[in-house]
Amino acid sequence: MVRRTGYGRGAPLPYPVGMAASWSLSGALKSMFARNTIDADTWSGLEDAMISADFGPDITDSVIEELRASVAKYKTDDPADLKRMLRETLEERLARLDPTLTLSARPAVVLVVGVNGVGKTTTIGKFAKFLVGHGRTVVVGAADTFRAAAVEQLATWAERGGAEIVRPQQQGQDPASVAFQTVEWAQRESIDIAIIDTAGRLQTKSGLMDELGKIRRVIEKQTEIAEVLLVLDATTGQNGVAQAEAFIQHAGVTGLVITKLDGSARAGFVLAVQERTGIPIKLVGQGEGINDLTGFTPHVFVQGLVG
Ligand SMILES: Nc1nc2c(ncn2[C@@H]2O[C@H](COP(=O)(O)OP(=O)(O)OP(=O)(O)O)[C@@H](O)[C@H]2O)c(=O)[nH]1
Repeated sequence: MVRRTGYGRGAPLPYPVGMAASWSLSGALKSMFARNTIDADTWSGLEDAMISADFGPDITDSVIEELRASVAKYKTDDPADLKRMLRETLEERLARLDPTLTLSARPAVVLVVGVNGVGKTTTIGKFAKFLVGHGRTVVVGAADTFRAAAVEQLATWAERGGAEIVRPQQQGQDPASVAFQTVEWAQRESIDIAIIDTAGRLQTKSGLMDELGKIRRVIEKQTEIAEVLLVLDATTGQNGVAQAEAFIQHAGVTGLVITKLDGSARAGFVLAVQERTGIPIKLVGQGEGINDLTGFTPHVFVQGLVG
């Protein structure tokens, strides 16, 4: 059965955009751009702002090098030109990877992974609400079977988001079997999207990381997995890169979700993690409310960042 969804197969999802700017660099850059020339203070101010925002030294150096070359090429000493060049450079780098979610399969199976407390369950609730609001049917699978509270938390978010839920039949049930039952339910009931919540796990626990491989293999016997989303907490900054690498190795991650950007001064992490992992950011969480999730739009993000 083909459901009408309001937008075409494979088309980018029309997420609402509009980033709050608590993580913006514009305050740090204000005095720099208010001056009437570009000089040594300008460059050191920019470097300080980028390092404080957790772009990391490599990206900071290469962005500044690129900007110095542009300033020399266009023979400008106008800070307004530098500001525009900074926006263009960051946007061009962020736009190198495609942030489009692939959700055209029926059902489209989305596996959500990450360490403890990064915001997986909250993100699933927000994402379900968004999808349901766009005419999709959604089932969530509670494959975090170790904690009864985790299942209840997901059930609450599923209800808020307007999604159905497949629960474990008993505590501690094999998470892969809950994932299997969720996909089976989606297939039988012609549900558009099955989102599987997994238990938070430290990237260093190899047994738990292997379990993710098992969940994947079990689902893949039923259908292709549309997306494996790794949720990363923006407030952890560069540590998130190490987390990402382990999950990419074990879980076949196809997209990143950056949460808690609202409480983070580390907006540079967004570019750092995407460049270091080569995996696109697909969703951004900026608050605890059910509507606080947006797609990732480099242009909008950079406007908010640089001002
Ligand atoms: N400020 C803010 N808080 C968030 C955001 N996303 C999640 N949170 C909060 O982060 C906390 C943990 O969120 P959960 O969704 O329970 O995280 P989890 O990854 O499912 O946790 P485990 O199941 O224990 O691994 C909650 O207090 C959420 O309200 C966000 O974008 N911004």
